This record gives sequence, C-alpha cells and structure tokens, in this order.
Amino acid sequence: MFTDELKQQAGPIIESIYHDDFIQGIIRGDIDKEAIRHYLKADHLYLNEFAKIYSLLIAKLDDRDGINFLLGQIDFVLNGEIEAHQTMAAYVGEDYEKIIRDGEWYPSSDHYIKHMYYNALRYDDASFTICAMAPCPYVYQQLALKITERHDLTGNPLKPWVDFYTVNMDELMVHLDGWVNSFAEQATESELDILRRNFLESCVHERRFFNMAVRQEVWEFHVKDSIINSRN
Ligand SMILES: Cc1ncc(CN)c(N)n1
Repeated sequence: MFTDELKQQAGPIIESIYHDDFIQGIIRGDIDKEAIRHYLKADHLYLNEFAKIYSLLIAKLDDRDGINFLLGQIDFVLNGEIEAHQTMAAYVGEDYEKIIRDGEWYPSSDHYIKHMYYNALRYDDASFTICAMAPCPYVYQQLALKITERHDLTGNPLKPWVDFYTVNMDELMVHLDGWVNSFAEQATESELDILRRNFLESCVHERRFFNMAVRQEVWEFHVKDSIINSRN
C-alpha cells in the first residue's frame, strides 16, 4: 500500500531521531531538564494547533464514522496527551502550568505547524493534510516501540512517557492510512509526490523539534509579550 511505502522511506529518518540526543537522554533517564522544559513549552502550543488542524481536516471528510473518530482525537490531543506532559513536568520537578506559561512557536516548531496549516489550506483533498499530520502519531509510536524493544526502562522516571506512545496511536494510524490509501489509488504521480514530500518533511520536522528542545532554540528577537501571548 502507498502508506507502507511512506513508512519504509521514513525508516532512516526515525532511526536518526532515535540516535539523536533527546531520545538518547530519555533512554538514559538523564536528559537535561532545560531541554524538557523547552520541549513542553513548544509542545503544549503545537498540540493546541494540531487540534485546530483536525477541525480543518474534518471539513474535508464525508465519512461520518471517521469524523466521529477524529472528534475523539481532538479530545485526546487537548486532554489526553497532557498525561505524557505531566510525566515530563514531574521529571523537571516544576508545576506544568508554570512551565508552559511563556511558550512560543520557536523557529522549528513554527515551521512544522505552518507546514500542516499550509497543506490544509492549499489542497481540498484530506490526504494532503493527513500526510503532513500523520508523522506526529507515527514517529512517536515507532520511537516508543524501538525504545521498549531495545531497552529496559525499569526505574527510569520517563518510562511512563515512552509507555504512553507505545499504545495510544494504533487506531488513529488505521484511519489515517485508510483515507490516504484510497485517495492514492486514483492520484496522479505528481499528487503522490506531494503526499510523499508532506509525510517525509513532517518526519524531518519531528527530528528538528526534538533537536530544537535540546538546543533550546529561540528567535533572535523579542516582541512585546502582548503579541506573543495573543498567540497562546
Ligand atoms: C511535536 C510532536 N509530535 C508528535 C507528538 C505526539 N502526538 C507530540 N506530542 N509532539
């Protein structure tokens, strides 16, 4: 299937993410707390936007059961993944609400978010949006499965974070793959290339997002808080 081909091509990128500092720090259970704080500040805002992009995606679908399922995904992203974030806040030893208060769309997360919005607004068919969104659940599921397969995290304070992503993504991937594969059956080669780029670019955005947190990447300027806060 077309989505199997996408996952095959994403393999090397995901393996690179696995070997980058963020995931290696999670595995060792000693990742810099500043990297986790930066990640939470960015990821809280990223998930807020991901939930909104689901609403743009829903407008492109006709399948009522699928729409119903995605309503559950909006709830999961807004209220379920907080559990994974709480594990990280506990590791940092700081109140979650306090950590995320001054978050921003840092350069790499900004680019990732806008990549998804661009495709949702530029193309009518849901598949273009889905291919930009799908690495979000897929990359985390694959990383969590690799970590669990290769390491025993007993006693690691971040084990609940890994465990969270080994299970919660399966049903979503089935739905997303179904929509993309049925579109791919009648898509032109140039449309398939856009779908491939959307998916692989988002896999690279996932890598850059983790590295952004390790580097504590920020913009080289500060704007009055009022403008930044209006984005939160
Ligand atoms: C950037 C990003 N990508 C993926 C996930 C997993 N839903 C996340 N929480 N944040």
